[in-house]
Amino acid sequence: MITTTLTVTTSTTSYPVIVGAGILSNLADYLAECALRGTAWIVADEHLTAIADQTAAHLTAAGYRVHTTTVPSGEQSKSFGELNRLYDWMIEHGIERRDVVLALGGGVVGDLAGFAAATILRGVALVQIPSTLLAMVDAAVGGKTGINHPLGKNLIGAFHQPRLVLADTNLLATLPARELRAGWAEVIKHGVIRDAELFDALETLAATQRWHADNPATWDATDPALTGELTNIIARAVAVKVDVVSRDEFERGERITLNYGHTIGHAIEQLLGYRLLHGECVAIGMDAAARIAVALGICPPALVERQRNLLAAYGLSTALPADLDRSAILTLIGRDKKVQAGNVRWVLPTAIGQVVVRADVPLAVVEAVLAG
Ligand SMILES: NC(=O)c1ccc[n+]([C@@H]2O[C@H](COP(=O)([O-])OP(=O)(O)OC[C@H]3O[C@@H](n4cnc5c(N)ncnc54)[C@H](O)[C@@H]3O)[C@@H](O)[C@H]2O)c1
Ligand SMILES: O=C(O)C(=O)C[C@@H](O)[C@H](O)[C@H](O)COP(=O)(O)O
Ligand SMILES: [Zn+2]
Repeated sequence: MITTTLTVTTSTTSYPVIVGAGILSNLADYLAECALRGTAWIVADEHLTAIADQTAAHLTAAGYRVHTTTVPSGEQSKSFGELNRLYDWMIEHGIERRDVVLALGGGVVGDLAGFAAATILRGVALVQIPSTLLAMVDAAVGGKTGINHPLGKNLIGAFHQPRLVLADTNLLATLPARELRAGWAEVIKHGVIRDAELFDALETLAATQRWHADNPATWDATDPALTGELTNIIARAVAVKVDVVSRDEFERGERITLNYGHTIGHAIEQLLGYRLLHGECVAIGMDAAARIAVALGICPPALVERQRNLLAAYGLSTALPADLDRSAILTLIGRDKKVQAGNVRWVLPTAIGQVVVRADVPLAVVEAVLAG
């Protein structure tokens, strides 16, 4: 079994992020290595009940007490209602401080169960077991947890670092193609913000034309060479997140760059009632941010084309939905978590692999970009 182990090391904690095919079958050993021996509380996405049952049986056989619950799939589960249900379940079944919450699912379950772990009994241990490409390269790492508020995305939450992240790439075999494509958006984001070689590798991979012909960015899981290449790319994309979080756990500086594409992306997600996926909205937001950078004269127009072509090669559209109310986007951008002293702080590319943060983008420039 080939695995890559990266380590997040911050001023407050250090934990392994392990990427590999089939590693979930060794979960009990990994937990023991991290000194996690309390009752395991598995919070699983409803589409992963079979994996949750197997995981529970594996941990029980290894001597763990286990409780399991499932969460309805979709962004609507990042809600007070679902959070309260988890609290009720944990309290009724007697959760203790030394226990561990295992979040088995995509970013929705990771954010929700992570926030429950951050707050129940003032915080218990958390293990992230991401099951989507997006969660493997991004959401499961770095400790941002939370839920949505009716007035905005991710507005209620906490930083709560996991003790372990296990990204078993075998779980991707059942992921729907649209979800896979949405995950590529955050992979490409990591290339644009910090890793030009990752961006090049993504271009090369797309050019090899080994995708399923009618389903871009999905591949034949029985092609071992391609699967190995993809695992390397996933590990490289995770490394960007690991590095950034290790230097800036609480988003006091550099971590804001991970928000590239999210200023407009989050606004679109919310305005469309989460009809488009997070990664799909981030792709649109990345294109808009790059066009803002071009309008400011800090980015070559060719970057917009290159980024657009790569996003398209991974099945991602960059067109703003026509029915979206542009002024409503501007209102929501004003509530972004990156706003400081009333100014939106934009993450803007200057070259592939490099971004800057600018708080002086004229409203007229944003309006022009949103207009088309
Ligand atoms: N905390 C962070 O740092 C961070 C980073 C990026 C995104 N996010 C959040 O993550 C969320 C998006 O996460 P996501 O893209 O993983 O979506 P998701 O969690 O909604 O999962 C996508 C869909 O795939 C299904 N699914 C998950 N794994 C599966 C599998 N292995 N096989 C079959 N079906 C499976 C789910 O049921 C769901 O329908 C958003 O809420 C976003 O805000 C958080
Ligand atoms: O980890 C981070 O930091 C990120 O910004 C990663 C993003 O991909 C992710 O969507 C995050 O949840 C956005 O954070 P928010 O603070 O803007 O809600
Ligand atoms: Zn994101």
